[in-house]
Parts: sequence; structure tokens; C-alpha cells
Amino acid sequence: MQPDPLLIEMQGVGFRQQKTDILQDVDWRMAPGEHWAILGPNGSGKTSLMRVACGYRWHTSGVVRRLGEELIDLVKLRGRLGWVSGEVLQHAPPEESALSFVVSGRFGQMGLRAMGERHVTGGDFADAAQLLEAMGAGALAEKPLRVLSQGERQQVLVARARMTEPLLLVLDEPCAGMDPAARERFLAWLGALMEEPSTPAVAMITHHVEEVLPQFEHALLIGAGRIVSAGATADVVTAESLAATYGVGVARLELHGGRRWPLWGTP
Ligand SMILES: Nc1ncnc2c1ncn2[C@@H]1O[C@H](COP(=O)(O)OP(=O)(O)OP(=O)(O)O)[C@@H](O)[C@H]1O
Repeated sequence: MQPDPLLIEMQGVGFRQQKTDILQDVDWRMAPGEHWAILGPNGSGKTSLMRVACGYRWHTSGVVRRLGEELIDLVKLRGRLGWVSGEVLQHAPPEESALSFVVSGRFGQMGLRAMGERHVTGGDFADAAQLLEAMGAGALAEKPLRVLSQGERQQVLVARARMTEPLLLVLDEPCAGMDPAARERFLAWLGALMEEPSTPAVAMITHHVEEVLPQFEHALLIGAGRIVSAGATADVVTAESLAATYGVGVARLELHGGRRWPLWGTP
């Protein structure tokens, strides 16, 4: 039997825009079912890396294979790679229910109101309701988007992205704007979700080291558009590599709850 193709394979990849090298010499492979944390300081190229990886931006040098192919039908690709970003909600009608918004993910839309409901069946609604329920977010179904908390929004965005049964979910800074309690609640939910065998591969972009849950068995550290280190989280997320990448000393890196918490500052 043929092994499943890698989700993403990048070899010597560069991405240059407006005479600026945003990504350089990127070599990275992500296999089906793996969970990766994409870590790095502001402006280091995390989002650009994942955009190029997923075909939302086109690399300017090197080779990118997505699902084993160099050129792949981008429409097909969009359905296999679910992009979860708070920005999506800026385009969603605030009065739309969470359930309708989740249903709209099946059609690659930002809510059903924008598209009319003509293609949507009762089966689509039933699937969306079941998905929300299975993800422990069933209570959100009837709520309008405008009342959802930051954590609930992320839950609904993840559910929306899963309506096409993607092989990879990309979470772009899902904890942005959350206070510590909201963040811990969301991360507990995400960790439990990642334990489910039905959950696809996850790549989470963040600049906060302590958000790297134990379920992220792989980590990629990027600085100034170049991969500093990529591999097993324990090997990648070290005080030395963090200090070098973030440009600030790490006095201590504490392991607590399976997560690494840096105490920034010179020892
Ligand atoms: N289209 C573009 N044209 C020019 N520069 C760009 C473009 N897109 C990104 N950049 C620059 O590339 C660098 C990397 O941006 P990117 O958004 O990938 O970083 P990031 O690590 O995700 O940052 P943050 O954590 O702040 O969101 C930044 O300096 C940004 O200004």
C-alpha cells in the first residue's frame, strides 16, 4: 500500500515580496496527523510560512509540495486545509447564528446570509449541529456571532473549518486577545480536541511559548524568515534557542502541565 503523502513538503523555499526576503531557505516536512506549533517573534514570518505552505501565497524559489503534489487544484486544496483566523469573523454578519456560520464552512463562505440558503440542506445543518456537539460546543449553536466570547469564536471557527473534513487545520494565533482564564479554558478545550482520533493534523501559529500544549509533539521555531529549529518540541523549545530567536535572555524555562513557561530576562 502507498503511504499517505506528506501534507506539506518545502525544500529550499524562498518568498520575496517588494524586494524583501520574507522567507529564506525553508526546509520543512509535515506528515498527516502531526501536530505542530509554529513559534517565533512578531514579524518573523510565521503566517507567511503557513500561507505559502497552504497555497495562499506563491513561493518565489524552491519547491513546495502540498498533499504530495507541486501543482494542485487550489479549490480542492482549500477544502483539505482549514484556515482558522479571527480575521474571518470580520467578514461575517454579526447577527448570523453560530450554527449557520458553521454550515457555511462547507461552501467556503463566511455565513449563509451572504450566499442565500438555496444550496443548503437539512443534512448540512444536522452535520454542523453534530460537529459542534461532538466538539463540546453544542450550546453555542443558536447564539448570534456578535455575542460570542473570544474563546467561543475560536471554537466556532474551528467547527466551521472542519465542515470540509480537512486534513490540516491551521490556527493563526487563536489565543490573541484572550485574558489568562479565557486562554486556559480555550487551550484545555483545544488539547482535549487534539486527543480525539478524528481531529486532523493541527499547525498552530503563536508567539507565546507557554501556549504550546503537550499535544504539539512537534515545534518549528522561526526567526527573521529562516527556520531556526524544527522537530520534536523538547529539542526545539529550549532556553538557548528561544533566547537566540526572540533576542531576549531566558532566565529559566519551567515545565509545568506539560508546557514550557519561559521566565524572560537575563539569568
Ligand atoms: N505582502 C508583503 N509585502 C511586503 N512585506 C510583507 C508582506 N507580507 C508580509 N510581509 C512582511 O514579512 C514579515 C513577516 O510577516 P508575517 O506576518 O509572516 O510574520 P509573523 O511572524 O506572522 O508576525 P506576527 O506574529 O506579528 O503576526 C513582516 O516583516 C511583514 O511586514
